[in-house]
Amino acid sequence: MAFFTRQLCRHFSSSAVRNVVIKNVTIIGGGQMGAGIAQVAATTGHSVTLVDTSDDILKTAVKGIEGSLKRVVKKKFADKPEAGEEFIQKVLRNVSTSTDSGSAAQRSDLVLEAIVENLKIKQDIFHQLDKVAPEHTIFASNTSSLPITDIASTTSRLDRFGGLHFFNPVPMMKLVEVVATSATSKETFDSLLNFSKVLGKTPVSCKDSPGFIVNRLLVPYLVEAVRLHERGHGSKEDVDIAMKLGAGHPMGPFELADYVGLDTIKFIIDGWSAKDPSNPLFAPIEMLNKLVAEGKLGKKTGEGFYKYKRLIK
Ligand SMILES: CC(=O)CC(=O)SCCNC(=O)CCNC(=O)[C@H](O)C(C)(C)COP(=O)(O)OP(=O)(O)OC[C@H]1O[C@@H](n2cnc3c(N)ncnc32)[C@H](O)[C@@H]1OP(=O)(O)O
Ligand SMILES: NC(=O)C1=CN([C@@H]2O[C@H](COP(=O)(O)OP(=O)(O)OC[C@H]3O[C@@H](n4cnc5c(N)ncnc54)[C@H](O)[C@@H]3O)[C@@H](O)[C@H]2O)C=CC1
Repeated sequence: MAFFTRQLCRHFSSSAVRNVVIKNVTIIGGGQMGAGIAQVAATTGHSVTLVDTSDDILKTAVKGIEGSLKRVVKKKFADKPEAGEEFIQKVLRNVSTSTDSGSAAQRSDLVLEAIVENLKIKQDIFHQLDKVAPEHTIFASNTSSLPITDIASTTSRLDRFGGLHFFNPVPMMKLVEVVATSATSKETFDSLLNFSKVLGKTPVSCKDSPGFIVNRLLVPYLVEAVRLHERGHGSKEDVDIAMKLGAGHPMGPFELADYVGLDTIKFIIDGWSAKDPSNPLFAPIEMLNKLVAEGKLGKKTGEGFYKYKRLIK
């Protein structure tokens, strides 16, 4: 009987979070991805709190959102610059910033994390937020490669935890991978799926397997291009041209690796290598390791495989 009552309570507690309509969103991490997700969520009428570790970083993030919105309105409001400016201001009013993730989470239907690709740091954040976020709040991670199950393991809301994996640049890329663990409830999964659609994205459903769909195929390809170049079988420029003109890719692999961030690529490959050291796809890549050690992380730092004019994210 006690078992039955426990099951009943569980049923009621999960039905309490049924059909969460996501309106208030906290995004932890105001880097390339967090700022992009904040922009898209704010554009679609959500109330967004963007959280990072300092006000300076948050100021840069909001400037980046404004810059990206300007690119969007340039075409959309080509003949009506005033309406374009009004649109930008309206979207920006939906974005607030904070360095206090706890108080932001207290007002949220969804807490979406987009911080550095490090399991321990992600686990610590969610462990803290789990204590203060409302019962109904869904937690999600934008991780590129870490198991959602492992990130969720420091919380007590395994049924309200999933993966929501966006692509860079978020305002342009239409895909979202929605990831369910074995503990994610159907209600949570449906809420995340619906949220992705409301953002104007096309969701695909993924298992909690390494790299989900896109990165499991894309990241080995990116590092294989570096290995090919290391073997002296093609210059970076020629490899990039070849993949753009010969395979129809919008960016070559060196351009794309710089765009994603070489630190992120290295975190992904090192993480997979630690779990599956004999897999040659995940073997260390000397050139990548050297660039990351030198702080040349790609477009975001002004240099990676190529040099860039320093840009606001
Ligand atoms: C690592 C992970 O976990 C997962 C990942 O994200 S993997 C990376 C996935 N991303 C990709 O593969 C990106 C591949 N690249 C591309 O699709 C394209 O190069 C691109 C969309 C980034 C840029 O397109 P492009 O034609 O090369 O350059 P560009 O002319 O500057 O931009 C095209 C349009 O996009 C817009 N745009 C590009 N970036 C933008 C941004 N951040 N915000 C707003 N608009 C943007 C431009 O304003 C331009 O708009 P118009 O055509 O209306 O003028
Ligand atoms: N770069 C890419 O193309 C993609 C990255 N991702 C994933 O998204 C996540 C973020 O990646 P990026 O935005 O590229 O990284 P980034 O380096 O541009 O930004 C990370 C941000 O998180 C902040 N941060 C770090 N620790 C924090 C903490 N404890 N609290 C609050 N903020 C904190 C940093 O200050 C920084 O602004 C990673 O998990 C990455 O794997 C997913 C899809 C694409």
